[in-house]
Amino acid sequence: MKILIVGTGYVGTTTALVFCEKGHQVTGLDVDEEKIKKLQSGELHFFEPGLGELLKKHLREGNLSFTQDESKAIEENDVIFICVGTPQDKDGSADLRYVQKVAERIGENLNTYKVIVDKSTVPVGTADKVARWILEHRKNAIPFDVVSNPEFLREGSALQDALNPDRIVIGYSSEKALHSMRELYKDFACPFVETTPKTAEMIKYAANSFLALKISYINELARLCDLLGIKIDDLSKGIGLDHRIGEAFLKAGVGYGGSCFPKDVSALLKTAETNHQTLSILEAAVKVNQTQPKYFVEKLQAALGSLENKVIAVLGLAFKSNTDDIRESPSFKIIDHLVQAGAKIKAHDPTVKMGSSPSFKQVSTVEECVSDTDAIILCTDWEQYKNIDWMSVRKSVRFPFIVDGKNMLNANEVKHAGYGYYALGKS
Ligand SMILES: NC(=O)c1ccc[n+]([C@@H]2O[C@H](COP(=O)([O-])OP(=O)(O)OC[C@H]3O[C@@H](n4cnc5c(N)ncnc54)[C@H](O)[C@@H]3O)[C@@H](O)[C@H]2O)c1
Ligand SMILES: O=c1ccn([C@@H]2O[C@H](COP(=O)(O)OP(=O)(O)O[C@H]3O[C@H](CO)[C@@H](O)[C@H](O)[C@H]3O)[C@@H](O)[C@H]2O)c(=O)[nH]1
Repeated sequence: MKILIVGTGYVGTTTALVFCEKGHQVTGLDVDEEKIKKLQSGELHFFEPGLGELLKKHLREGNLSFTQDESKAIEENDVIFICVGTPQDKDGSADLRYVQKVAERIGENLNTYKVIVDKSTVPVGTADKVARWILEHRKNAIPFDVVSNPEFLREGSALQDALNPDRIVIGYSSEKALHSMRELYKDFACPFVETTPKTAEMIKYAANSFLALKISYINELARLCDLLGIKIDDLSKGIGLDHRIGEAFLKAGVGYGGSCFPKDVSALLKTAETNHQTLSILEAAVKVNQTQPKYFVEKLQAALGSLENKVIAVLGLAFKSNTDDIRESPSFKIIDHLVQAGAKIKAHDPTVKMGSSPSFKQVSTVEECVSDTDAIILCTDWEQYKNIDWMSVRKSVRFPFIVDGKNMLNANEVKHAGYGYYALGKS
């Protein structure tokens, strides 16, 4: 089967490479000329471990190509994966304008039976809307089917997640389309959930929201643990070893960010509101997450007094390690609070490159970042921050105080090197 991937961002590019690995012929299409040019020359336009090598391999082997020729790409392929962005709209719902545009172009160029697959994260009912948008633009009576096949990969481990998923969810409304999807995914050993499009759409939002809920639960508990002198990591382990709870997503810290959890939780809350239903537990998770960055800034204020004209080293700008994605990164929420309190920021990140402003400067080494600063706040769990020689950089630091927003440093080592140290629930 010939596959077209529309949207060559994190998800589209990963999906394209995974299907190439499984022996399919894949074309990637994007409206962004620069991205397509880079991909055609074997260069990724974002940072994601493992994808670069596969990109070069499949371009060389000839089973992968990239194009901007929309009509030709749609006409020549049998299965079309929609992988465009679905960002948060002003009212909190998912903005479907990019999905709609793609559906309309598919309608205009429909020349043979095709399966249209929604891989983008889209609200309940979108498969029906995609079918309607295609129908409204179709110039003939050629049939098509729309399938919902949400993606569960994480940035930073996208390739491994997509090659070895926990499950594949297929929301279908025709046996013919289901047969095509089974054929496409025949080399995947995981369980399949074959269900209605609406259920598939809801599974995606419910999964992300549940994970966000777990993080907010542990973060709020960690604040109580701070007061009670209880170690949050031991608590997470103690409850997580109960297989009914599970250890994953119980790591306390600066709160969840990224291109998915914040917007997807918001979109699910909007769906509930539109249907006159309350999801109070999810509303509480959002509230905890929104106040989490400030909680860390308050710890800095407690140690330093006023932050006016203090220079704060921020280690990590990406929303998590192994990505260059800064969408909804907690680092910037912390930076906003710090700047509002009059502080100046010196920041470091291994992959993210930002411009400077009067209150924000980025430097290229950790040593440079922490030198002449009044405190250090660690916001992203980059492996290299675990190996900082705190003793040797100590002499260049003006006031030795570290706030560990990812609970990842060895408290004894840091204290032994002469620093004051705060990490959530680590007293
Ligand atoms: N990033 C993740 O980890 C992740 C994981 C699972 C699901 N998702 C979901 O997958 C979708 C894509 O996410 P992403 O992070 O890859 O987004 P992204 O912003 O990285 O990429 C989207 C791409 O679509 C392109 N595009 C927009 N309109 C287009 C059009 N009309 N035709 C062709 N290309 C077009 C953009 O130029 C961009 O390159 C979203 O719905 C997201 O919620 C993301
Ligand atoms: O115990 C934890 C786990 C994660 N996080 C934070 O949660 C956010 C999201 O992390 P993660 O889920 O690892 O990254 P994403 O790439 O955003 O992946 C999520 O969002 C994707 C997009 O929908 C889904 O496909 C994935 O299944 C889902 O994990 C990040 O800010 C993490 O630092 C924590 O604070 N504590």
